[in-house]
Formats: sequence, C-alpha cells, structure tokens
Amino acid sequence: MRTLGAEIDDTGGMLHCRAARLRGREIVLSLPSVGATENLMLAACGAEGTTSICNAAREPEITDLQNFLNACGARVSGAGSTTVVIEGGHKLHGCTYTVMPDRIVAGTYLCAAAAAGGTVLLQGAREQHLATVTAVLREAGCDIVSDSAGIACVCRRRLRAVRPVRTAPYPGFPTDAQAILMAALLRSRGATVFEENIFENRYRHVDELARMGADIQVSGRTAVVTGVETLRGAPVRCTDLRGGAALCVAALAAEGETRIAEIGHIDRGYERIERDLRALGAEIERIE
Ligand SMILES: CC(=O)N[C@H]1[C@@H](OP(=O)(O)OP(=O)(O)OC[C@H]2O[C@@H](n3ccc(=O)[nH]c3=O)[C@H](O)[C@@H]2O)O[C@H](CO)[C@@H](O)[C@@H]1O
Ligand SMILES: C=C(OP(=O)(O)O)C(=O)O
Repeated sequence: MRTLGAEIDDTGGMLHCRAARLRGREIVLSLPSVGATENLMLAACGAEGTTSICNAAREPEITDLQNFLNACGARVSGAGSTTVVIEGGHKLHGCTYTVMPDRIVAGTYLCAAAAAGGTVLLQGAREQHLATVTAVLREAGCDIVSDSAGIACVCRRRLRAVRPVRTAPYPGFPTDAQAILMAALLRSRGATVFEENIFENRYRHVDELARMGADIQVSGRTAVVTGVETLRGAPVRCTDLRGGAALCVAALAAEGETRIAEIGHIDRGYERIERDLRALGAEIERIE
C-alpha cells in the first residue's frame, strides 16, 4: 500500500491509512498472500496507471474477485497466475454477480460425511477447486464423484490413514482444510502426518480434540494423528474458525454429546452450520 502512495501509521496496534491519490506500481509480494493480493487489487482499481502484483496468490477467490471487479467496470487481468495486472482509474459501477461456491465449506461437509459415514451431495460445489482435498478423502477410502452439478461423496468404511498432508498455497492443500481433515481422520486405521506450512500457530484445535479422546502429537509445524477406536463427546471450545468447524466434524464421529462453546468463530465462515448438518441427519442444535 505504501508503494502505491498510501500513508500508513501502525502505532498502538491500530492502522491509520490515508491516501490523497495512489499511483500504480510494480509490487513484488514476499509471500503469495491471499489478503495482500485482494487488498492490493482493490486499492489498485482506484490508483492512477497500472499496477502489477508479482508473486500474487492464485486461489480461486482471487479469480472470482477479478471477475467481480471487471463486472463493475474495472480492468483486471492475470488472476489465477502469479502476476495480476490492474489498470487503475476506470470508473466503477454496480453489477449483479454470483459469488463462487465456498470450497472450504464444501470441504467441511465432505469431511463431515467421511467422519460420520454416509452420503452427501453438494450441489454447485466444484471439484476442481478442492482437488487436493478430494484426493486425500479418496485415499482414505471415500467414494467421490463429481460433475458440473456438484460433488457426491459416499463413505461406508472406517477410514484409513493417508500419506503426509502438507499445506501450501493454492493449488496445494489448503490450510483452511487442515483442521477439518484432521477431525475426519481421528478414528482412521493407522497414523497420518500433517505439516502446516502457511500459519505459524494453526494447531490450537488439537487440545480440544484431545478432550474427545483423539491421539495427536504436535511438534512444531508437524502433527501426527493416530486413529483411535472411539471418540467420546466432551465440552469443548472453538479456538478459531476452522478449528471450530473441526470440532463439529469430530463430534459427529464421537459417542455421546459434545457441547461446543464460542461458536461465534464458526459463524464467521458458515452461514448456518447446524442447519446444514441437521439436513444430513446430525442431531445438532444451537443453544443461545
Ligand atoms: C479472510 C481470508 O481470505 N482469509 C484467508 C487468507 O488469510 P490471509 O490473507 O490473512 O493470510 P496470509 O496469506 O496473509 O497469511 C498467511 C501467513 O503468512 C504470514 N505472512 C503473510 C504475508 C507476509 O508478507 N508475510 C507473512 O509472514 C502471515 O503472518 C500468516 O501467518 O489466506 C489464508 C491462507 O490461504 C487463509 O487461511 C485464510 O482463510
Ligand atoms: C483463517 C481464516 O479466516 P481469517 O483469516 O479471517 O481468520 C479461514 O478462513 O480459515
């Protein structure tokens, strides 16, 4: 943002941002960050001249944002590749736009079916956006088929452990699916190694899963999940958005009742998770 001409003051844990006018520039990101790429795309639309974002994130949401901005009259190209180019200064107008289906919500419900056993049909979900997740679930023993209408998943057997799961920027395995896949594998046969390479501290759900009887050993960025015969319901607490969803997935596979506190985290990323899981046959209710 400073490269584009913004003044940013970050004292006292607050960001004060000001910009009389922004000028397009070439920006090289040190990491292909989703939030950095999206914020720069938005800012560059209002800048004079052309901005190139090099080492840009390639997540499908970046392409979706490009398509939306272009539908509003912006000139954005390159999304989905490592360089996004924005020609700034075009007047934007309103538009009608359908946001892409949420691939992490889709992944969550696939993991829920994998954990509990049964069948789920995700209308509108696009397997090409979550191919790394469906590949792992197939390896674990789920039958998954997809076409332009959506993704269908059938899980009838106890899952088996899978080869190491390493999170990486898209098209690698998404960090947002790490906790929910881990929850699905808690009762698998054998041990699975997870390696979290995006966030420094993204195993906070592990202690909560352990309360339910999970066997997970964490060392630095690595977590080893050894499948157990049974999980038992317990009072647990959401530590973050996907960690909270993982507790729901684990609870479906556990015997007895699980009470999940601090569900505000889950509500940030799922419209009404209890409605969807209930539609799939789960006994789940929201207690105010
Ligand atoms: C609201 C939203 O869309 N959030 C997504 C976004 O978060 P978000 O865009 O916040 O994630 P980033 O890619 O920015 O950050 C990921 C990690 O990299 C570190 N980092 C980032 C930039 C940088 O220059 N230096 C650096 O060290 C951050 O501290 C963090 O630990 O992308 C993440 C990674 O795909 C997803 O898990 C989040 O769901
Ligand atoms: C980490 C996530 O979002 P946020 O960065 O908003 O917490 C997420 O979507 O899993």
